[in-house]
Amino acid sequence: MGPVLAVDGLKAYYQTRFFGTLREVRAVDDITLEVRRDEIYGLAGESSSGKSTLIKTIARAIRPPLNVVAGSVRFDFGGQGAHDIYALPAGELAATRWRHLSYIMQGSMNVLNPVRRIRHSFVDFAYRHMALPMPAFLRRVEEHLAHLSLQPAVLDSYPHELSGGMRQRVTIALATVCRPEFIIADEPTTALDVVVQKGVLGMIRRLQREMGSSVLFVTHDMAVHANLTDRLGIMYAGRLVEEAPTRDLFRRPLHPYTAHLIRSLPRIGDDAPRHGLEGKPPSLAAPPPGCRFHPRCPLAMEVCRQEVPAMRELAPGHRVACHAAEQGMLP
Ligand SMILES: Nc1ncnc2c1ncn2[C@@H]1O[C@H](COP(=O)(O)OP(=O)(O)OP(=O)(O)O)[C@@H](O)[C@H]1O
Repeated sequence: MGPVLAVDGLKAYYQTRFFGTLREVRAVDDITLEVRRDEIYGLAGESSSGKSTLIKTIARAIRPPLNVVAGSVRFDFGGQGAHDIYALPAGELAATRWRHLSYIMQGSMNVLNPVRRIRHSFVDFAYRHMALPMPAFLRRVEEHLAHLSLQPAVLDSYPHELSGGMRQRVTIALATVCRPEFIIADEPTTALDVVVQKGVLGMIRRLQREMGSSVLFVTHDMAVHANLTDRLGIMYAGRLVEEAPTRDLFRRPLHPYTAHLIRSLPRIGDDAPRHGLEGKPPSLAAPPPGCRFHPRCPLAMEVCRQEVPAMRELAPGHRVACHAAEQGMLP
């Protein structure tokens, strides 16, 4: 079977007009990647690198001024053929959400209606997909909650009555009750303290394994990726610059930016000072020519200032977009 998700040459820009002049923020600029069945694919990169824009575009959860200007996003949930999510009629798209494609967001309050009991959120999002009479549906929800060590009593609670960690567990229950094939998780643990975070990550991993689903997991936190994801893509300034099995990427990063991200991770017993990168990420309204990382790159050469490096597979399953890596220079 092919991949569940195939993104090809995707470009999504924020386009605004100011006195007749078009301004484009190229937040997703020519991204190609695949997410396979039964894997957790991580997406990393610093703030403003375009991670959220990419996943919103993948989920077709975009509105102006963000527009898709090129490329495609194809899902093949059941292995029966891929469909471009942008070609789906509205009714089919709605039938796909929660049932086949679900979303775990950073702020659980975005999903849970603050003025209604949790039960209503389950009914609103999941009931129509289950083809069960209401009592059987609610029993199924309770079983699913129990499986995730949540008391059925949470169904009678209002979101504000639950702790942040508990709310996030409820949103994960909501996102998984229909056993979707594909789950997008956008910084789901960023607002939580470390112990709660560990519990939530363990829950996502366990559910993913049990259901055999695919998860696209987005966070800037490389330590989380090291512990959770199977493969990892690194974004820089709207582009994917490296992708590999997570273990390979940590052992032997090929892109200088990835090497920097890994070096910045704190290590127990290592008191050596951490050196930040010089400079700032570029403006995505006027990115530098050539490789977008070249103004900050310790290995930058003339070619990097002129030519956009293509993504090339330099080791099995390990792709990188870097002129220096192509010439065998290790970061
Ligand atoms: N509505 C908008 N109009 C114009 N530009 C936008 C808009 N929303 C986001 N951007 C720009 O798009 C770029 C990518 O932002 P995005 O939120 O996707 O990055 P991110 O990697 O998810 O960052 P973070 O981790 O901080 O959420 C940024 O330069 C941001 O300023």
